[in-house]
Amino acid sequence: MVCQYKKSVDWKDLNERSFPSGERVSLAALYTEPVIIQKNKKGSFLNVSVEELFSKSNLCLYYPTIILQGNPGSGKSVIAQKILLDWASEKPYLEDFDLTFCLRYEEVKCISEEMNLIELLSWSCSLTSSQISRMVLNSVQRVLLIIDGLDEPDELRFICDEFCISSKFQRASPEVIVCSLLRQQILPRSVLLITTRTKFPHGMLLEGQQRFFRIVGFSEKEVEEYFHKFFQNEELFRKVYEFVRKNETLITACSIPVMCWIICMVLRERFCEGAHVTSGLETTTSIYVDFVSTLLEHHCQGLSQSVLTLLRSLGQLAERGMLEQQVLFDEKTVSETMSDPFLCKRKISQEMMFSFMHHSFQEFFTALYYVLLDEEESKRKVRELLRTVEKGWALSCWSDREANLEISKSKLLQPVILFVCGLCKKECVSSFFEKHNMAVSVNVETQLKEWLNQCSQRYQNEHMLFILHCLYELHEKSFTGKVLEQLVSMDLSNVQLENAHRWMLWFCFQNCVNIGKLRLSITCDNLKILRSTPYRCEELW
Ligand SMILES: Nc1ncnc2c1ncn2[C@@H]1O[C@H](COP(=O)(O)OP(=O)(O)OP(=O)(O)O)[C@@H](O)[C@H]1O
Repeated sequence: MVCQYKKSVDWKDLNERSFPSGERVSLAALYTEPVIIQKNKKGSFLNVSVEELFSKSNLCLYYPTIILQGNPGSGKSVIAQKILLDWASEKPYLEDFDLTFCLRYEEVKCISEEMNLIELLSWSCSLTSSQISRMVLNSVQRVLLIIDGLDEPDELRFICDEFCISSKFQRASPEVIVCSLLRQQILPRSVLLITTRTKFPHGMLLEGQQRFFRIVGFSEKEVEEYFHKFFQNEELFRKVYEFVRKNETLITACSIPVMCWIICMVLRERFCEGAHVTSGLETTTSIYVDFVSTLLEHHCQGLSQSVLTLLRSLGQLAERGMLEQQVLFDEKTVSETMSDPFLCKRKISQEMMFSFMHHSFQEFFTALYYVLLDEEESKRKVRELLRTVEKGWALSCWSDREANLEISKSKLLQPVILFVCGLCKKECVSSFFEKHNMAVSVNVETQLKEWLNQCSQRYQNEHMLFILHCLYELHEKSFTGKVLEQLVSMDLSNVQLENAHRWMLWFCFQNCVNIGKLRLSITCDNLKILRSTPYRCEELW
């Protein structure tokens, strides 16, 4: 039975990648190991491989709980799936485990009915409850349980404080089951691997020893390896890679695996068409716009509806999901035209579900929806968005359940603001709108600028990087200089610098402001792991 289960595990669980032309490329062929780091006792960082996540120290007979943290798009779900696959193909580093399961938390959250652990595991894989029950009941079995995407562990803390179950046959909501697994009240002999966006609050939920790792993304070496796999043709690969290597903005953006994929797709089209290769790829939004535009060109030739109608329907779906914290949609909600190529099919417990290619596309389509609405509605939606995000910022030092809900809502919606800013930039979108025959004028620019200005005075902390990134997307030069000056006087050593911000900072220094004597000292540990420049901002002067 275990053999049958092993055979059923494959990369298809994660989305295949399709080129605009319709060709498909499997993630297995593109898989490139990212940089993973671990802090050692002396406080410096070690690079570790995926296999080394499971290395046992001589002193420790048992595996500690493994926590793998990384920013959005850094490749946590891909690693989780890779480990499941390595187990299924009997790689020696996982030979201690008789069984491995992977629970994707975003899928778990969609389950409305109560169930027991066995049913939950069966829901996440191809086995029936009775098959799992027979395997898991065998108590000598050592189980590796991967919980992927536990992005808001605080959410669970409140549930855990109230409920927990102690039997694998006891029915409860899936969240309660996950809590009980984290607390090792059920399957106490299992080894847990948790992936999360958040720096895990130490000891909040977990029992026993824990080991923390962080996925940093791709270094330049891995970007090159990825490009090689992606382009297949040696000549094309050399041409494109050499071009990207010389462009600091693009090569830095490629350190985020999801961006690396998007940039490869965009450049593949541009190089094949012999078009001007870099123009208009300066901001995060412009790269997404280019990508979506390419897909539209290839897939929407014979559409029965206009591109505007299609984008509005996709945007509406994206927005509803964002507000309800939902990333999976059922077949009833998704019309056929919306599906390919913008949504991915995912078979979950016999049911066909859909999701955006990556969360960042759901954020992008939400922002696009806001700017495609008529003026009044657009302003109203953006006002509400800014209010919700700011409310979360203002509550960040509160820790009750209600505040926590607001904070997680705010975190989820924050990237939408960034995309709305980017979509206000005329040069970025006007050619996109023209190309697809859409007459749209974006009119929320002033509203955004006012908000950013107020926030830059109110929030003297890590939100400054986000504000700066928004200004950069808006291309607001004079303003950017002021915010940068404020940043200079701040201590950012404890701010977790996201790759995306790092990229934008570099670009700001280069292009947007006259940096003069400004000196920004960002001592972010993981900067040293990747290339020394441009990440070490001190070295710019
Ligand atoms: N190791 C890798 N090799 C090749 N491609 C990768 C790798 N990691 C990530 N990618 C690309 O980036 C995309 C996003 O990765 P993934 O979903 O694993 O990120 P994540 O860290 O789980 O993001 P989120 O926190 O937003 O869910 C993948 O669909 C894939 O295209």
